[in-house]
Amino acid sequence: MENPRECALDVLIKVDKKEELSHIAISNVLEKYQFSEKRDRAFFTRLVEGTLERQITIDYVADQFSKTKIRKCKPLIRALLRMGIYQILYMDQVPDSAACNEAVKLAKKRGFSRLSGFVNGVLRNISRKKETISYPKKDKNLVTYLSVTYSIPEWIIKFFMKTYDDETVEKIIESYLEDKKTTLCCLMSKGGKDVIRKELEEENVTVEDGELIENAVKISDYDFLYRLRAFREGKCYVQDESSMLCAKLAGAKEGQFVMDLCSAPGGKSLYTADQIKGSGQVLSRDLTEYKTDLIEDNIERMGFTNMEAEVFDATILDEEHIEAADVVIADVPCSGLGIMGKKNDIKYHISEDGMKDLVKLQREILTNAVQYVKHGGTLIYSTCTINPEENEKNMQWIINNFDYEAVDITEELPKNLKIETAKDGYIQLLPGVHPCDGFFIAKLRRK
Ligand SMILES: C[S@@+](CC[C@H](N)C(=O)[O-])C[C@H]1O[C@@H](n2cnc3c(N)ncnc32)[C@H](O)[C@@H]1O
Repeated sequence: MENPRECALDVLIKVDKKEELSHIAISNVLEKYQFSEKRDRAFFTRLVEGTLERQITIDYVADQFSKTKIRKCKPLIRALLRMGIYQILYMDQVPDSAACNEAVKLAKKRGFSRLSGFVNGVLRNISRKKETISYPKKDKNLVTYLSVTYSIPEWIIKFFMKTYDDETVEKIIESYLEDKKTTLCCLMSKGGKDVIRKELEEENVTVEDGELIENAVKISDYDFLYRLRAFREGKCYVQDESSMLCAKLAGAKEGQFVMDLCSAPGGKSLYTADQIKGSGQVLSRDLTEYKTDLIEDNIERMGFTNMEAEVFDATILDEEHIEAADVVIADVPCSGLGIMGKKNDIKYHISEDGMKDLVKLQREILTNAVQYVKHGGTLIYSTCTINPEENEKNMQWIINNFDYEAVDITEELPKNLKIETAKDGYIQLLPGVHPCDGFFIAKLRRK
């Protein structure tokens, strides 16, 4: 990686123009430069992720120091300013002079010599006055304060406030900014947590126990997952504990047939295939070949023989599988408000209209999903969002329109997870409140 700042600049421009999602753009660069210095790779990743994560705060600051509003700047200049401000405000180890000089050099290198003085002026001014920048006051306008402080669009904050009190909303959005460790699911069939933990520690990875699921670990101090032997050899894979809990609640038993309708990259299917110990069959579907390739990569890495990937559009009824499955998992496409801390694009892409369209799509998928379950079998409906319309209302819609009843899951939850609604068959996990992503899980039984 010759110049991590230039790589970051390119990714930020692409993401700003909505040409690519940030996690894909970042992982493409990291893959291209997988043998570059660990320090450069880490700097690049932090700069892109941090700039996107703090974009609303950064734009608020930029607009105080520039006559031209940041939204009106040319994309390259906007990206340069944003990443320059991020370094000045949030990267203590980077001298402000380096952040300014490098931004000026990049402006000139990319044909914007005339604007390099503007970039220099704005960044140096912010650097000089950073201790006295004025931010919105909590007691004057709570929504604007929360939006600028935690870099979350105002409409999302107002949307959360319809369901939760102000304090809970602040806890949720504050959690999106917390440092995230990578959570791994350790496969029981590959030795389980203790064996895998030892292997990871031998490679100097810092490993902590998960908080909800017995075979979960949280890791830090590593560079590239594929460099870790346990990961390469398919003994573990990345999965948040909320998703592990979802697959665990599906409760598949040895020998059973499980359909996972929207399954890429295959997390819940992998958990299930491991749980049924090589017996039975897990059919993992997704919409495109690109997606099922991701599932296939995982199947190959884990060496599972009881799991199969297939391209199948879940909105189309598959007559051949009516009443065929003991367990159906419908982990549907959703607005993703529960994982905004991990996927920075979500907060800039999703809209209230978009969420309404998603409810329609979810119901189309569910109309088919309910038909694949055997009588007495289980349907898991889940999303990684915090939106009653996509979650509780859809669950109720299933119960009102099909021959399903909610299953009391109180006893199936981890001991340290007490959620009142579990007796009614569902839980809404909230980041900042529960030790995992924001996630909704409903368990239903076909009568
Ligand atoms: C929440 S993600 C699934 C995550 C996955 N269950 C896991 O645990 O790794 C939703 C998935 O739905 C897929 N999807 C979207 N529309 C679909 C459709 N009409 N049919 C099947 N899959 C669809 C997306 O490609 C995406 O991979």
